[in-house]
Amino acid sequence: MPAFPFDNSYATLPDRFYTRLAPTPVAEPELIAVNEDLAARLGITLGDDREVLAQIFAGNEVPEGAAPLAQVYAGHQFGGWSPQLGDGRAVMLGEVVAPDGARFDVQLKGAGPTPYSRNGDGRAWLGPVLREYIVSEAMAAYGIPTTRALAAVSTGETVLRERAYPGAVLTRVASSHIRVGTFQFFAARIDVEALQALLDHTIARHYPGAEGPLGLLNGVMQAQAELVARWMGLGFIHGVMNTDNMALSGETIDYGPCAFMDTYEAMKVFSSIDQFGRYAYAQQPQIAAWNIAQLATALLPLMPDREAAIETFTEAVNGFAARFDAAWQGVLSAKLGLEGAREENAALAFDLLARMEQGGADFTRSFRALSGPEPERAAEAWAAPGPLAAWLETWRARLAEEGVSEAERMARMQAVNPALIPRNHRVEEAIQAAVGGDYAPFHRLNAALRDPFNDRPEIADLQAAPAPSEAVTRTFCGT
Ligand SMILES: Nc1ncnc2c1ncn2[C@@H]1O[C@H](COP(=O)(O)OP(=O)(O)OP(=O)(O)O)[C@@H](O)[C@H]1O
Repeated sequence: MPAFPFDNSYATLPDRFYTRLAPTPVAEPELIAVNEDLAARLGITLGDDREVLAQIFAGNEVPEGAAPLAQVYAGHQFGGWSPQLGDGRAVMLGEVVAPDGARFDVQLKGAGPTPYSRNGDGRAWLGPVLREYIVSEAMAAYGIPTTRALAAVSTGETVLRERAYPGAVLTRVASSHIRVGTFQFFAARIDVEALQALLDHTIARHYPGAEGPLGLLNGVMQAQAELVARWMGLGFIHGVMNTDNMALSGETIDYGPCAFMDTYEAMKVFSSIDQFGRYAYAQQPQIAAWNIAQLATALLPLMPDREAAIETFTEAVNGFAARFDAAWQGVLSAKLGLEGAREENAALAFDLLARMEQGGADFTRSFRALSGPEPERAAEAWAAPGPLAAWLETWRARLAEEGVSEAERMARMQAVNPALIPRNHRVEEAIQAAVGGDYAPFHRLNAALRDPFNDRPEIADLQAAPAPSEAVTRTFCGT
């Protein structure tokens, strides 16, 4: 029998933080995938009965020690205030404490209606479940803070969206599901007691030692500055950075309309609902700062002297840009095999990015080519290769200045510039095949993404940039 090392702390918060309820059972659960490595890391014993696992990860059977609940939150969605959100289709089974003492939420996404479902059906279809599985696990393989995918099951039920699709449930693991929107929910009600409890809980869980609201704010700012810089280093566009999708833990959460860019374009947008490009690639740091400002506002009721706090918090939030710049400079330097968060290295990278944009360069392939033995040929695959010679010369000079040998340059760069990303057209292909009953492309893509920094001839097709006819330029929340 599967066994989970549950120890539920969120459930000890006052009951206005959640609604206790069990997942709604589904008709015919079948296990699509279970992440054995992650289960081992969490101290979960799976056993080898796939049918039992399907029952558990579909929500048909609640494992021993679970305290299932749906969390309440609020949030700004595309800048507009939604006072009442919450887990509308997710049920947290409980928290597990891993053998190393780390604490994680285990949540079923697509587990049926909750009091926060509004008009939704509480369900998910196969597409978004597989997308989140693939992309969140890829992020983990890159070493980026992220929620993880423990399992995916099909439900044997139909979910109605723009048409009928097979239903599915994702088991998501997160170091917590506390969002900026969780704080906003209680701040909007001026529920100071709840805010204080949430502050204490969040600090204990994620920022031990942080002092009060300002300590938390600074911790979250640093985590988000680093996170967004790391996303951008991979050409990742989150796509829906609403305040309910910003986790206090600093993990990437909600893989709805996200995408990795193929061709580099600073203002690239994939999400079909992001009409005005609010969440475009290069907008992400500004949006993170905006979200942080909402967190600061939500923390204000905890401050005895409101006027003084507004001043302190404003100054702190204004510091986000410098935190981000430092993180971004570090990421860019590393991508070029250079050291440290140095402005001149970042300037060199900006120059390269401008040339890439003009040349219609594939983001991932270009950096990978620069990481190889013949960086001089990096621009050859660009749609409109411009002259790169002068740039290469300056770059080589910088490397020489830092005393980076050729072998060291390649080793460093190949460890941060991936050979493989979950390209949109490949993710779509895997989803389409799965809808038709063939999970092989999903499993192949997943397996390949476990080792994303090594070139292998057998995955050349997955590594390649899409031909113009293959490129997927739009993603849909398609919940
Ligand atoms: N099918 C659905 N039924 C009920 N509620 C839903 C459904 N889809 C989304 N929601 C709710 O709408 C809100 C916004 O949705 P969003 O797509 O950002 O979240 P999500 O992907 O469901 O969850 P998360 O942010 O936890 O990854 C959330 O409160 C979510 O629970």
